[in-house]
Amino acid sequence: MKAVILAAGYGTRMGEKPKGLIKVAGRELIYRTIRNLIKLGITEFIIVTNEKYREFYERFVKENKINAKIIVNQNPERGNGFSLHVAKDYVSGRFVLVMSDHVYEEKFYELAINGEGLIADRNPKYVDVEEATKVKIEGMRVVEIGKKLKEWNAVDTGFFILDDSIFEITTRLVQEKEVVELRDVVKEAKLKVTFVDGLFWMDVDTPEELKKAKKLIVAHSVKGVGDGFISRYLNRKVSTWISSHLVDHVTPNQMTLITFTFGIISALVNFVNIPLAGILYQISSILDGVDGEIARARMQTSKFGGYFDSILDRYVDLSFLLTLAYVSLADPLWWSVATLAIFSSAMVSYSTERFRGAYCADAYKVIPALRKIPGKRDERIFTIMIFTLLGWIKALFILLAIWSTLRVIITIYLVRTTLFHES
Ligand SMILES: Nc1ccn([C@@H]2O[C@H](COP(=O)(O)OP(=O)(O)OP(=O)(O)O)[C@@H](O)[C@H]2O)c(=O)n1
Ligand SMILES: O=P([O-])([O-])O[C@@H]1[C@@H](O)[C@H](O)[C@@H](O)[C@H](O)[C@@H]1O
Ligand SMILES: [Mg+2]
Repeated sequence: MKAVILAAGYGTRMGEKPKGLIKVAGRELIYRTIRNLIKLGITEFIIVTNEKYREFYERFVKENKINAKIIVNQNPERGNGFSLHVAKDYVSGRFVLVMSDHVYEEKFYELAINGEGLIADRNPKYVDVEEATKVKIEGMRVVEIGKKLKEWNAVDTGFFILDDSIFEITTRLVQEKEVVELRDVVKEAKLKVTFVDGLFWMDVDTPEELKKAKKLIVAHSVKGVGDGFISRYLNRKVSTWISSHLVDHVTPNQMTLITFTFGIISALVNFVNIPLAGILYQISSILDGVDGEIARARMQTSKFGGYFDSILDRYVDLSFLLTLAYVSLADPLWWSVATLAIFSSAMVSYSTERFRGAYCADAYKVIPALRKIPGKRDERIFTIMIFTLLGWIKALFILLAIWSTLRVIITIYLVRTTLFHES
């Protein structure tokens, strides 16, 4: 299947810019759309632009090695329905039609691609409904469409699954009218509707919407699965705020190194001030979420990134507990407790990472019960901070030794019982 991307508008509300090429969270709007569609099997793109922006799109396509044909709407003043008409000879059968200035979350694409006609949202959470194109639907077909509709049941998402019979309608409309908007085509075709409700998607028309899109893209780049309690309710709130400020300037791997450095510094601060070290360690745990958020928001996730990050985390944890033990414990018996605490902390991660190696899957996805057991890194670090603030260092090492060891034992038990049928 091919996809037609309409990009012939002048982007006047954005200060005359080819909107599709504006970077949001480090990636062009149109790059995001194309990458998501490629993942779902779209192999060829038809980008309709205007004469003024043609060379920008040509350069973009070449630089990113995208299999796309750039075609020019010589009369963009005739509306975006006319831009669709210009693509007439370049597609056949079923195709995707999408605007160059919309962003959608991954899940949206997965559902929309199997739909038919206009993809409409009955529960638009992120667009300004006043400004949005609304549709009135009867019997799963559009009967009215417009920005000023009084009675409506859903919002036009700017995403369509059409077939080439639509060009019979555009051909007629361009003969009859000077300006043909997409909504004219939708209405005339009485397009079928598929609902994809309540997911993140939005239209980027103004600089304010651009800012909003950036924030929302970062907010939707949280991994989620495998996050502990502290991560979910505290760390992510702060890390997404940091990510939205850094996403345009820092690469994921740079961020991994920054976080690592910060973590090692927190460990060294144990020599000077233990409660302060605990606080810095907790901050490093918040920062630890940033690299992944930036990577997903910038569409730069890599296997290496995750691998590298998880190794550096182990060194930070080791350094922190080791320096803490060094400055607080003298007795060999206490050192044995500390050694068990340090080793088991690493084993918690090892037990889930090793699962990935053995079963080629994410332990938290395969064994949901694992998510409920406390003791993930974010929870351990937060607890460590609290105990350092209270000055309960010995109690901390006893707790960590028991808690982490138990968690490893429970992990093994759950893997064994959940995947018992496997050899
Ligand atoms: N004659 C036109 C007008 C718009 N579009 C495309 O249709 C989408 C939605 O249009 P809109 O948001 O109005 O974009 P612009 O016309 O570029 O913006 P503005 O109204 O601010 O000039 C955009 O991807 C735009 O490039 C198009 O292909 N042809
Ligand atoms: O005009 P505008 O508000 O920028 O954007 C409109 C969108 O609301 C709609 O989803 C799309 O199908 C329209 O053709 C047009 O893109
Ligand atoms: Mg728009």
